[in-house]
Amino acid sequence: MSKTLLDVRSLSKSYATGRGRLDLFRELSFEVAEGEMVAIVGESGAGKSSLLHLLAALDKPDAGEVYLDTTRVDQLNLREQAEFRNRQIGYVWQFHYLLPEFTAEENVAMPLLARGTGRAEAISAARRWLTEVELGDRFTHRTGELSGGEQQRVSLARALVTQPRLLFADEPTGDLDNRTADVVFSLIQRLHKAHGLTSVLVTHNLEFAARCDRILRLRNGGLSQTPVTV
Ligand SMILES: Nc1ncnc2c1ncn2[C@@H]1O[C@H](COP(=O)(O)OP(=O)(O)OP(=O)(O)O)[C@@H](O)[C@H]1O
Repeated sequence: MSKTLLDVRSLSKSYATGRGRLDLFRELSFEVAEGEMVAIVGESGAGKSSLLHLLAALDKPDAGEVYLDTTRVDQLNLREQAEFRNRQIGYVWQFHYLLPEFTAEENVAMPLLARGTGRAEAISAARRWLTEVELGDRFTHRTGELSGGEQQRVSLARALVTQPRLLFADEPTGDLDNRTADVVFSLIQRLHKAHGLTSVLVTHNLEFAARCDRILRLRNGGLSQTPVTV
C-alpha cells in the first residue's frame, strides 16, 4: 500500500453571494496516495475548481483540514501559501495563463526564477521539460504564436519544471479540440507514469477520467468514489 500524500478531512466550503450563502460542499474527506492519478468529475458548478483551489493553497476552506504529507495546507499564511505553491505544487489551468510576449523557455523558467534559481540553470531546466513535452523545437518561440495544444504543453512543462510533489490540472484539455485534447491528456498520463508523479485532475471528459486510477465525483455537496475498472 502506497503512502498517503494528500489527506483531506471534513472539508467544507461556502461562498457569500449577493443572493445569500452558497454551500458548495460539506465535510468532504478523501486521500490521495503517492503515485496515484485521480480524476475529479461532477456537473458544472458542483465545486470542482473550488476544491482544487483549496488543495493547492489558492483559497481557504470554511472548516476541515488539508495535509500534504506533514504540511497543514489550510493553515498557511499568504507568504507560506506562495512558497508552498512554488515548492510543492504544479498547476495547469484550463486557459494556460502563459505570458504571450515571452518565449516558451522563458515562461517555463519563470517558477524557477521566482525562487531565485540563476537564469542559465533555469533556462536549461526549462529546455529539458520542453523536450519532455515534445516541444524541443520551440524553445524560443513566443507562446502567443503557438497553437492551443502547444500552449497547454508549455504550461504543463511550467507546472513540472519545479519537480512538484503534486500535479493539479483543472480542465487541462477543456479548451482544446478532441484530437488535441487526447494528445495533451496522453502526455500528462505518460509523464505521470514516467516521473512517478501524484496527480489530481478535474475533467468533464469521462473517457479521460476512466483512464485515471480513481474517480472522485462531486454531487450535491458530497463526494462518491469510484474505482476505475475498465
Ligand atoms: N469566489 C466566488 N464567490 C462566489 N461564488 C463563487 C466563487 N467561486 C465560485 N463560485 C460559485 O461556486 C460554484 C462552484 O464553482 P466551481 O468553479 O468550483 O465549479 P466547477 O464544478 O468547477 O464548475 P465548472 O465545471 O463549470 O468549471 C459556482 O456556482 C460558482 O458560481
